[in-house]
Amino acid sequence: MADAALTGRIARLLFGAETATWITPIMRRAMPGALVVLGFSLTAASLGLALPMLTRQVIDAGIMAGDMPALVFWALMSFAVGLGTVGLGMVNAMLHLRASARMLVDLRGRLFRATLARDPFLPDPPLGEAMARLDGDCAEIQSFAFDTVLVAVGAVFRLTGGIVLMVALDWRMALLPLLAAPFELWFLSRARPRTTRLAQTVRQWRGNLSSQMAETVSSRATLRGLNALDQGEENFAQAQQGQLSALMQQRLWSETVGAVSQTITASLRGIILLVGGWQVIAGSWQIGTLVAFLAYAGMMSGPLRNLLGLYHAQARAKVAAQRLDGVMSAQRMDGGSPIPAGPLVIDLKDARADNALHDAVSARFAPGSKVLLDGPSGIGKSRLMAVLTRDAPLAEGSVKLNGEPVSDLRPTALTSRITHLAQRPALLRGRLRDNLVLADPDADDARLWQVLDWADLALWARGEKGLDTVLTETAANLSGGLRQRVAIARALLRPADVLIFDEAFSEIDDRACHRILTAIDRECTAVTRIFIAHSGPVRDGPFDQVITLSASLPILRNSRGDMPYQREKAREKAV
Ligand SMILES: Nc1ncnc2c1ncn2[C@@H]1O[C@H](COP(=O)(O)OP(=O)(O)OP(=O)(O)O)[C@@H](O)[C@H]1O
Repeated sequence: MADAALTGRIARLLFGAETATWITPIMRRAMPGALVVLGFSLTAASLGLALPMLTRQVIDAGIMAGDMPALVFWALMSFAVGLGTVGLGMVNAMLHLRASARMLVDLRGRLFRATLARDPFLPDPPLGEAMARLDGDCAEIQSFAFDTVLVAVGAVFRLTGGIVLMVALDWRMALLPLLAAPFELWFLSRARPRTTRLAQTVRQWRGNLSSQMAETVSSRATLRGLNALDQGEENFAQAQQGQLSALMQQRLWSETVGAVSQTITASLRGIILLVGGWQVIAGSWQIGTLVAFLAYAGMMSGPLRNLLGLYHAQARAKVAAQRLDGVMSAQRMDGGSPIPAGPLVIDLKDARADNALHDAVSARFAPGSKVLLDGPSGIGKSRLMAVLTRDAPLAEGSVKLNGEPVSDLRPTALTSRITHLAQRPALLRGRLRDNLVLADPDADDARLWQVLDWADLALWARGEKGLDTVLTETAANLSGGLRQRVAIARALLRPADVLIFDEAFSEIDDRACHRILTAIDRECTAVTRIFIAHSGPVRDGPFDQVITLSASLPILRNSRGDMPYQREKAREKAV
């Protein structure tokens, strides 16, 4: 419990309160690995600190005293300690990589889950932007969270050790490095806001570039058809240029900040050389002491720079953390009550989904009924159906399942009973089997072949490699009609109470449509079947109910599916 509170405090200090709420458990899991790495690095640092003292012994007790056995002894000691430092460094590097990579896996896994669970009521960011956050921003804050503690503790240890040993050599000279610290701190705090601004710009450009890349590559066929590949390339080049110049500015700034620290260190070395050299000439210092003192002053510049650099690294990490806060806070928890028992009855009362254009609609879908949901293109049919699975919010009215408002019901409870075959269902890269079992992981081969048969796909699949037929990304190697039929087969695999076919047959030929519809009517009599279609055999019915969405105001939008009779109807309504 105590370590949880401590980790929470460290997380708040590093990233602020909002990020700490979700990153603390991740940092806690990473803590044991980090402590092992810390133990090793402190041991290596102790050995490193001993080296200048040993060099001093080699020079003063061996060379200057003309003592050969002492020279050999101290030289061998130096060599052994040097070797030990190298060995420890190697082991430590491997331990560090393992522990750090584990934390990255943990962090990215958490963010990936949050990305998948994004609230469907919120607008989606471009795909590339989501990927940039998962990839770049995660790596940024992981390396900061993991390395900060290590670097800070290691740096404090080396600084303290170095100062103690310098004081042991000459306490007055040891004051010199300390005098420079306030100036350095003042400069770094003045410089920090610019570091934050530049980090924001770099991260935004990274998101832009990824979005540009993802969108252009996925639409290359369309761009090719439009002879617009050059335009796609040009947009990409602009995004690259933007990212490049943002990175250059950031680098120039971090070099400038680093240069100020280095200039201070170089001045200190110069002063030590001058004053120390004068001490040697005056006979109050031995040459070995000066060499050791210089070595310590040099060794301290690293940790000092690390400590001060962390202050700016934190500014950059906070920018990434805020972008990830956006991902975490946008996720939707699977909260709500279960659907009341009994066959599923859907009640719409004066309902209209957000952004839909139709007049409010009231209807009741009885269990096992077959319904046609009709209306002109863009009026809000898909959105109304999306309300049933809490994928779209209601603008007005109510939608109830077995008497309970949908908004109070658990999303996974809804999707386990309602299958909404949306207009552009996704098929994933992999085998036909992999795509089907997404709907029911326990389905055996016989069941898979059964739904393939219902979706009029069995013959095609047998001609290919059966359930092992390979689908490329987005199933681009299948025809439009085949893609739709695979999606239908997958939807039929789910033991649903309600099946919504939203333009799910639009690319399938009429004869195949008839066969599939006959199979659905035969096999799913107990299932409520809701069809949305602008044309084709799907509209032939018979239906238990036809619900037509209409608007009192004219709908100016039009699309491929906007049939003449629908335009006519819309015109009538408008009059
Ligand atoms: N995810 C979304 N977020 C916000 N608005 C949306 C979303 N999807 C669609 N819309 C908007 O909601 C309105 C209704 O769209 P919807 O897809 O429900 O129409 P539709 O009647 O199914 O049309 P079509 O027959 O052309 O598919 C449109 O104005 C559309 O721009």
